[in-house]
Amino acid sequence: MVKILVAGFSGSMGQQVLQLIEKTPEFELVAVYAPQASEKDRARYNLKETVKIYSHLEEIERQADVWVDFTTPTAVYENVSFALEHGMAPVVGTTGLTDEQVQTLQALAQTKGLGGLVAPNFGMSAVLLMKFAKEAAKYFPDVEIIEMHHADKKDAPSGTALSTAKEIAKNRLPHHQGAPTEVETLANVRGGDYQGIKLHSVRLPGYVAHEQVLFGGKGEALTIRQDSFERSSFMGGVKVALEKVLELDQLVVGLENIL
Ligand SMILES: NC(=O)C1=CN([C@@H]2O[C@H](COP(=O)(O)OP(=O)(O)OC[C@H]3O[C@@H](n4cnc5c(N)ncnc54)[C@H](OP(=O)(O)O)[C@@H]3O)[C@@H](O)[C@H]2O)C=CC1
Ligand SMILES: O=C(O)C1=N[C@H](C(=O)O)C[C@H](O)C1
Repeated sequence: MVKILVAGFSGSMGQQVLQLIEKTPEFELVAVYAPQASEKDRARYNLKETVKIYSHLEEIERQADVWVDFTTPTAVYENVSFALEHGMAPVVGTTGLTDEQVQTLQALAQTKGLGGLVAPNFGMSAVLLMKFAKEAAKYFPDVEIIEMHHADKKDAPSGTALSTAKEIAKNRLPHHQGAPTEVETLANVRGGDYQGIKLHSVRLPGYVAHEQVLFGGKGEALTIRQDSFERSSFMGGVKVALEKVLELDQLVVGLENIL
């Protein structure tokens, strides 16, 4: 039995994770955490009497083996540090960790003898998009990324878009794209820039999570697109992570590295 704490249980993703745990006999929900949480949430979210409800990080006691994190970019580093310090293996979907923070957490995991997973996207379509985009970048060095998300999303660019850019950059020499004399007559209209790769973030009601990678070549173009139409699309990846995380001996980055 994998004993699990869900941080961010009241959010869109946290609720999906609770459903996944409920229908998986090998998983047991032992605690939940969110800053606004209260005992009223037990009835509201149909939590069993055995589930501990926490609203303050420092009050959390170690009942769980695994800490699932779908919270906010501002909280995730402190949360995952806490989890590791208290002997819980983290499965992290929250975006916003910097490369330096991930390295620090990896060192902490090693010190504590724990494994874990940080995945910018638990959806198979996004994992494959990143793999294909990295491959395509060998042949198409001119590329732009457009990510489209629901209007409630707090961070931009999406963690997936940033990870896509980082993967592409491994196979592409940094260079300026577009005319050298290009001028923006409207501020930031060319988008964000990661090593010369332009990223564009769209936020609209009705959308969930979508990404297009546009490659342009001489007289041709390649477009790779993925769509998460429902948040249930992430749960296959979360399930694999929860099944495997206690076997890991390091903090792994990317779902593809445990499949
Ligand atoms: N890796 C992946 O595949 C995916 C990753 N994500 C990422 O997961 C994260 C959460 O997304 P989503 O569920 O849509 O967000 P929501 O806004 O719906 O939920 C956020 C949750 O975090 C809690 N929270 C807010 N502030 C803190 C804090 N300081 N410490 C701990 N918990 C906090 C909220 O609790 P309260 O209500 O009490 O404020 C709520 O339960 C985002 O970073 C998103 O990008 C999303 C989808 C897929
Ligand atoms: O906030 C979201 O919704 C999502 N966040 C992740 C990201 O920032 O890449 C994963 C997915 O895109 C959904």
